[in-house]
Amino acid sequence: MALRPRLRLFSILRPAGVQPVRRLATESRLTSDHVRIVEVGPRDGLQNEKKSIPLKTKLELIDRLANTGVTTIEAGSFVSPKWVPQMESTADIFERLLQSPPQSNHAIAYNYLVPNIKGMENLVKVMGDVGISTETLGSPSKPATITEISVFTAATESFTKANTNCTIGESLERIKPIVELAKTKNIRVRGYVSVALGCPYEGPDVSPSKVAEITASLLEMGADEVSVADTTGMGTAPSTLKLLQTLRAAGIASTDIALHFHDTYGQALVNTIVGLEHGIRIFDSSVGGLGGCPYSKGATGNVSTEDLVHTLHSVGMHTGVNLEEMSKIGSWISGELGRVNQSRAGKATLARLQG
Ligand SMILES: CC(C)(COP(=O)([O-])OP(=O)([O-])OC[C@H]1O[C@@H](n2cnc3c(N)ncnc32)[C@H](O)[C@@H]1OP(=O)([O-])[O-])[C@@H](O)C(=O)NCCC(=O)NCCSC(=O)C[C@@](C)(O)CC(=O)[O-]
Repeated sequence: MALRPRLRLFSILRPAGVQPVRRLATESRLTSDHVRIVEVGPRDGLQNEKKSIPLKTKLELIDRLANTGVTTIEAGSFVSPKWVPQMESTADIFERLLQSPPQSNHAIAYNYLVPNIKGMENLVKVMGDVGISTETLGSPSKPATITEISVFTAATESFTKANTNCTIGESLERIKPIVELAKTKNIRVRGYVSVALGCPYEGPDVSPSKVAEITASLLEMGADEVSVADTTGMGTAPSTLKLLQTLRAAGIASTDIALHFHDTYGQALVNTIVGLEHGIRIFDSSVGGLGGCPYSKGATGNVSTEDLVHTLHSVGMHTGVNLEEMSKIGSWISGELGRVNQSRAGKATLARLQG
């Protein structure tokens, strides 16, 4: 279905010369006017908060998000606590979500970031300890709870070194056994390519061909989708379009791609529209615009889920997400963290509700 009103913002740029790769995981998962939102607040949003956040608050955040209509929630990260102390409670969160998932009237996938095989083994150990498989069977009264993981790398060597202490090539080698183990457990895998539209060390001119090459490698390894991330928020409408065209020219289907925008320069929603026009139907966001990046000076959080939902609905897309509920959560969690609520649509929605 065409967007309403039909938006044709930019002329077609000439795609970069990337060799087409084998297309994998290409089945169409979404109808053309349905967008799946990946709520990353409990992981990407909280991971850089300096003050330790109580487990109770993290669980309450996840429980409340589970009742907004979102179908994928990033719940935590099996990383080294020396690198990301805020994510230390992830095993407890995973255990709680396996044993007593939030009440919800639809299936929800809970996603965990995994940087290396040690993280994956830790996740598998929790599953063994709890004795519950990664997918509880759904029924009308108890919809399925699904476990997913995300593996991550980046499009520049400097960022990869800062974030994971290795080269891009080494990071891809690290990812292979993680994906293999995940597949033996029937766990769906998401890949991330960070700094796809700008790097804090190497500037805005990140090679789209390099992003395409890494995305293709992740899909070839068995990733079910790849989230292409504008970590610094440097992406613009033309650079987003050029990147998407390069991915397409490389044989990568739009159904295999998610877009992950940070809103540092206020371009996330414009870039979202470019993505929509290009057939992307999976977008990442965080409630209240939580987040930041320790390696990217001045970086703000992800685009807020409330702003994203408002924009998507305004162009006739369906998300299944209740904007009013999401706005209440954005206000609540911002208060809990002592942060300013970054969502304009969230604040406006609440003001309207309060009359
Ligand atoms: C990959 C490493 C571990 C390499 O870090 P390293 O220091 O090279 O690794 P190491 O193997 O030498 O391990 C160092 C210590 O960490 C332990 N360790 C090692 N692995 C684990 C683990 N999984 N869980 C628990 N502990 C672990 C390990 O046992 C050892 O402990 P010690 O012997 O010193 O006591 C490190 O660089 C790391 O954890 N990096 C992750 C950083 C991170 O999480 N960044 C944020 C996520 S990416 C992101 O946010 C971007 C994204 C996805 O949102 C998209 C976007 O917007 O761009």
